Amino acid sequence: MRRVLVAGNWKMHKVPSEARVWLAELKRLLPPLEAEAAILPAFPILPVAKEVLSETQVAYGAQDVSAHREGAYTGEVSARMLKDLGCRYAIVGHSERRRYHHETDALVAEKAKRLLEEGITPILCVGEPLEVRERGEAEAYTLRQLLGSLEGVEPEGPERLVIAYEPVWAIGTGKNATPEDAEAMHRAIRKALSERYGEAFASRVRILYGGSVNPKNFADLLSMPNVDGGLVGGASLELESFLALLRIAG
Ligand SMILES: O=C(CO)COP(=O)(O)O
Repeated sequence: MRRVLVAGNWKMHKVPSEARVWLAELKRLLPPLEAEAAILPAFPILPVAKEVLSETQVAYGAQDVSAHREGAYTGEVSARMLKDLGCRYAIVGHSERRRYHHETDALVAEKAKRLLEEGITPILCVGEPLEVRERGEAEAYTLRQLLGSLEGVEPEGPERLVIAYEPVWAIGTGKNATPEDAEAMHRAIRKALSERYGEAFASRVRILYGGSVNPKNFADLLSMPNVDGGLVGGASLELESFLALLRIAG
């Protein structure tokens, strides 16, 4: 009942001309899918994604959005701009934004609200750094981050919210969480969502796992009952491995 989502976070990789060739190839080679595929490239690639992916089953979206609606905010990109470019999704609260740009839970919540106002589904990232896991506080930390980032966030329905659990120590390190550890955290996240939004809502929210997902470990992660897809960095950059992930998702 929850449609699997495989979302490629391209981070600051590829230029628009490279992306155009890559996306056209994806369109050509795409197998029929029950799962949903999405590409989340850097802002300058979004017009290319709109051109190439419109009328395909591949969704696309952004990696961030401004907390402001409009105005004198040099360098910012609004949710309305993303809407105009046809974005279905946007990431908020990625650990790289939290770490390098000092984004707080309160700011992340504002960003999620701006997206929802425009009908864009936030992919809200949470997850603990290594020292927190080693202290045995991973769950408390992640749930605090989750609820703080959802303060005042009221999606119209469960399909309007996606959560991504991305343990910071697993990102770009080749060290993924075990399927069992991921499942335990996803279960805890769903329980917290259930207390926040009610059980019927929480049972339909997709919770993705992110952190060194690749074609070798994806099937085991996806076999867990509360893992509803992947937010994929490195393995989404090569067409072959992204297609392999889509085939595994089915
Ligand atoms: O940060 C991630 C996706 O948002 C994960 O990146 P990697 O898949 O490269 O570990």
